[in-house]
Amino acid sequence: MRDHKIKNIESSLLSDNYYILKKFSFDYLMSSGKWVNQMREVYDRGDGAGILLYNTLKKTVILTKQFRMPTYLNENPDGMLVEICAGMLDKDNPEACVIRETEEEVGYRLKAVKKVFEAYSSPGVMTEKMHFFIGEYTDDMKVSSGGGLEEEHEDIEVLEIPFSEAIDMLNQGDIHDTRTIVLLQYAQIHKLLD
Ligand SMILES: Nc1nc2c(ncn2[C@@H]2O[C@H](COP(=O)(O)OP(=O)(O)O[C@H]3O[C@H](CO)[C@@H](O)[C@H](O)[C@@H]3O)[C@@H](O)[C@H]2O)c(=O)[nH]1
Ligand SMILES: [Mg+2]
Repeated sequence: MRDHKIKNIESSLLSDNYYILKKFSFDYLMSSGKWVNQMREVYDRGDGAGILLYNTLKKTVILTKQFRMPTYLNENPDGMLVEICAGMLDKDNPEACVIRETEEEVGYRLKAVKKVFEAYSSPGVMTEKMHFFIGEYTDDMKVSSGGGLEEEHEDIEVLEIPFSEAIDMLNQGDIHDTRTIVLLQYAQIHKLLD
């Protein structure tokens, strides 16, 4: 049963300024058998999808680099973060989302992508579920220089680097985005670029 441990769920809106932040109160049945009242703030900004782009001929991957304000506020000196290509689903399904984001952010028009798993981004605070993909790219799929949408003030640097260099960065602790770490490790485990 879905909710046998939870009852009396109430919510109030704290902010709908851009996305939705709500405060939830609910009664939760502890494993001890005692009901306790809990309060949690939950941020809902929809779901997301991301993709590791790799080229088996050149043994390269494409990553992005962009300013991320929340990281700037938490010990990332210049706020710049190396990440997989990713975006929010909007009204798309996850596959359409990664294909669209790949063209917008890095300028490649993909033919096929493969979903590898889905996972909650930050389960204590956000509803967001992230859909993870891998996708092969070749030079002839390039249709623009990418960089993101001007109207959304996206300013994305496209990094096409040898897979071995990406793994060196990972091992040296220079990649600070969980989604990027898991997909690079997926590529290693599944020997996508051996
Ligand atoms: N004005 C305003 N604009 C915002 C705000 N938050 C996001 N945006 C706009 O929404 C765009 C979202 O771009 P996407 O490429 O769709 O998403 P993303 O920021 O790359 O997010 C991806 O990575 C996140 C993790 O860092 C994921 O959380 C997310 O699901 C997705 O995969 C941003 O460029 C920005 O213009 C906000 O609070 N205010
Ligand atoms: Mg993005």
